[in-house]
Amino acid sequence: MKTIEVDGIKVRIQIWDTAGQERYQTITKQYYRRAQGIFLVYDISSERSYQHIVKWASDVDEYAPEGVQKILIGNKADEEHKRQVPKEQGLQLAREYGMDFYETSACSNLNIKESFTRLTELVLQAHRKELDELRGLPRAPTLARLEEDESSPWGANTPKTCWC
Ligand SMILES: Nc1nc2c(ncn2[C@@H]2O[C@H](COP(=O)(O)OP(=O)(O)OP(=O)(O)O)[C@@H](O)[C@H]2O)c(=O)[nH]1
Repeated sequence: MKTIEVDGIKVRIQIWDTAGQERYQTITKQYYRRAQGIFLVYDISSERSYQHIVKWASDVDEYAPEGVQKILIGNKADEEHKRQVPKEQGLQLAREYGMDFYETSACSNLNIKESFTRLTELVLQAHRKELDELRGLPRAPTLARLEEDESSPWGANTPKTCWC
């Protein structure tokens, strides 16, 4: 659990780290079900891990709820000397999937806060209606009620008087 502040709103996020190994796949798929945001992470020093993203992305498509927000991450950016995946290649894949992309390093703390903040932002944007309610903006039902009043036999501009 972590609390972060996005656009002046304190958001408590619950973070799950799925196991990458094949033998845990059955359990991993259960994680997707209630996810609102997902990081697809590869290791920039492993071309193989990059190739696996296609499989992760297809699992996400299959098991995660519609509208789940996704970001592509190339981790271990501190290991430049071992790099096998050029940054441009990560960007390219992210573009194909329509995702944001970050290179991060859990070791040197590169882009960790930024990527979590961005994913949280995307999730909040996807739940804008609930967010507006939190901020106290007028809700859709209020508008619906106003429209109803406008089509009332007394017309839209009739002052709202008390009939009792
Ligand atoms: N240099 C470097 N090493 C990292 C970084 N992030 C993780 N590691 C190392 O990579 C190894 C694997 O890290 P994990 O966090 O277990 O990776 P994982 O993808 O969760 O692994 P699974 O649980 O098997 O799916 C560990 O030795 C970490 O210390 C990083 O940003 N830079």
